[in-house]
Amino acid sequence: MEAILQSLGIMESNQEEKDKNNENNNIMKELDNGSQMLVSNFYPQCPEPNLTLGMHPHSDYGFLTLLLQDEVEGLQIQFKDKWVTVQPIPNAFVVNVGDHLEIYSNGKYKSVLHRVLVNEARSRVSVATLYSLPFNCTVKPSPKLIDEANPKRYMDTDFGSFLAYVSTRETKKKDFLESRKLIHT
Ligand SMILES: O=C(O)CCC(=O)C(=O)O
Ligand SMILES: [Fe+2]
Repeated sequence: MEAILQSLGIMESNQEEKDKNNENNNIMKELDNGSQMLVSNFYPQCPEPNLTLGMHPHSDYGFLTLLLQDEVEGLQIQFKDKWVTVQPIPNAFVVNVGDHLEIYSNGKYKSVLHRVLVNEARSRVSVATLYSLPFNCTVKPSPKLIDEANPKRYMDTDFGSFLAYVSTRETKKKDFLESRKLIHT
């Protein structure tokens, strides 16, 4: 997260400057005490994999997802309107950008749309951990990234609004994020 904040130009790489800067301290403190959701997925082998999906296209709730997949292929991300398989690399995590980072960065980082295919020959297991602010915090675009040339692109968002959304609609694609957009491009 520090590297991401530096890349957005809202956190200094130098410790003295970091200490001076309150917004960085706040967001890093909030993330230190943040929420973590762990999701374990088991995809049984499927005799007709072309007829179904292991998981529908979606983007993840949170800032970052660390995902551990086993050696069986299945995860795909959408890149330039095509589905691209994320090849499993032994002992490596996949790091996905989630909706909250897209909101916080005011759209500079894009949350990644992904889906999971099933496999005819083998079952597959993955473990995803979604990291974000504490559940009672509001996620909003960083004030440092908003000015006349870059208006605020997303509504303030909290866990309540997410729960209200998922309880009324089936989550597919980046629907929740779409519902928080102030500017549609
Ligand atoms: O099984 C996978 O590789 C991805 C799982 C996933 O996208 C999720 O749990 O949100
Ligand atoms: Fe996911």
